[in-house]
Amino acid sequence: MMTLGDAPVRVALLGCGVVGSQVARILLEQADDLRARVGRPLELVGIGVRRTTDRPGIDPALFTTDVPSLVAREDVDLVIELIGGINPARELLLAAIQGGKSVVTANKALLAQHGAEIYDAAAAADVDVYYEAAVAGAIPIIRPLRESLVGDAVTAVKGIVNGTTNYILDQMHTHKVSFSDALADAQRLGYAEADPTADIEGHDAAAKAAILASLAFHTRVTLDDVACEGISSVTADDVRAAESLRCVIKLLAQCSVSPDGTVAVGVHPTMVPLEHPLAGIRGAYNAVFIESVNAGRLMFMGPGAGGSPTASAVLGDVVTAARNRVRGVAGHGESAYSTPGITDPSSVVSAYYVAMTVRDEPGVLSRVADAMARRGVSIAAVRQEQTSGGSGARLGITTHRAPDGNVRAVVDELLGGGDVLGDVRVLRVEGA
Ligand SMILES: NC(=O)C1=CN([C@@H]2O[C@H](COP(=O)(O)OP(=O)(O)OC[C@H]3O[C@@H](n4cnc5c(N)ncnc54)[C@H](OP(=O)(O)O)[C@@H]3O)[C@@H](O)[C@H]2O)C=CC1
Ligand SMILES: N[C@@H](CC=O)C(=O)O
Repeated sequence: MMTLGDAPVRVALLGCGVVGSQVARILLEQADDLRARVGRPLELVGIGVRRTTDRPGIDPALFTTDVPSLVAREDVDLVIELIGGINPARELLLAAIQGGKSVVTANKALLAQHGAEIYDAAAAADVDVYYEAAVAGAIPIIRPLRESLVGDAVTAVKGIVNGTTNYILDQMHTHKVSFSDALADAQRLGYAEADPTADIEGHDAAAKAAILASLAFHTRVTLDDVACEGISSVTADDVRAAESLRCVIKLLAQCSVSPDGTVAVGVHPTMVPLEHPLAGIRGAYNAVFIESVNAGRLMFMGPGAGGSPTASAVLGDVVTAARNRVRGVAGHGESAYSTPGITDPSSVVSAYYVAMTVRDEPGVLSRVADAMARRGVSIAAVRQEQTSGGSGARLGITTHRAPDGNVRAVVDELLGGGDVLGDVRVLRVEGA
């Protein structure tokens, strides 16, 4: 990579929505401080968008809808991609890299599916790829895994990595707001993805889990490797049941090394006991635990979504990449040398809460308990719960830790018998 001499570092911004508009604001408002930190001015030379409508505080002459030409400009040193989605973001990032530009992105969907292609292209072109904002918004979590802990052996990463779903679940618990109203609020506040299906079906958290697991275990985990369950089926009844067990429901991402050395990566709505530190993570905040052999247990917490917090993480990357340009170096940080394989999701072990409406007759409970025992699922507690109308009795069973596949097999068996009337719910339960 060439050094820049005394020239400014010229930046092209792709996307000027919730995050991009805040990045543009900071680049313009904090230009003097950023110049002092980089050692050269950061000059915003163009902004690629779909529609060149007026955006307050930004020179209209900067906007273009011809994004490929902006990326191809010879005088651009650094491209910030805040469009989201796969294409055209992937094509634009690859074109930028092949043109010798360093890139910064917040695009977890893209990195979880095409990360290897992008990192390899950047290494070949000797340019930087930074993506701190792609996981957990403002929280520094990529750099700790990629740099600070790279001399340790990480054994697990787990936590809340999606602000929208944490906001929705928190609103359902704390203010008894309906799922759809809470989602509409999260969209209005700029937390949700352009298509919020990615949030509520767990795909956004799964993409982040794939990125975290790849860095933590020095391997390549993609979105398809992640066992993924969202929160769209979580009901007010589930929330009440969790509360009666002194828990809250959180969407947890879990990445760990299994006893056979493979890597387990999953995203599931999970009952978290009130005394657990993750239970107190409110609104659109995120929190991530990292466990490593030498450092022990670390916790990172902060705003996980929203324009300004995410822009903070983007600007951190921009300054780092710009400093590297000034020095004529690139920091290639992905050491994907390990190929442990992915754990079969059915063998992942957890405690569970299984609720079902059953016939209100003698002998039913002992038949349910027998079915569980035959599959090695041991019962920790049974409660008879309120039915939300209709006939039958509602059982809420908390199990000891058991393989996911065994619990699912019991449920299938019970559904095939005559005792269960329906409305079966299965949720993981986190240890306190
Ligand atoms: N919102 C958040 O809290 C967070 C978002 N992210 C990530 O940041 C990225 C941006 O998210 P966000 O700002 O919320 O998204 P928005 O939908 O608010 O903004 C997207 C921007 O990209 C532009 N754009 C979309 N498609 C094209 C296209 N084909 N060509 C040119 N420009 C296009 C849009 O243009 P126009 O304005 O003309 O429509 C808009 O300016 C995503 O990858 C997201 O996952 C990461 C962390 C948090
Ligand atoms: N939609 C995402 C935005 C940040 O990554 C979320 O809600 O966490």
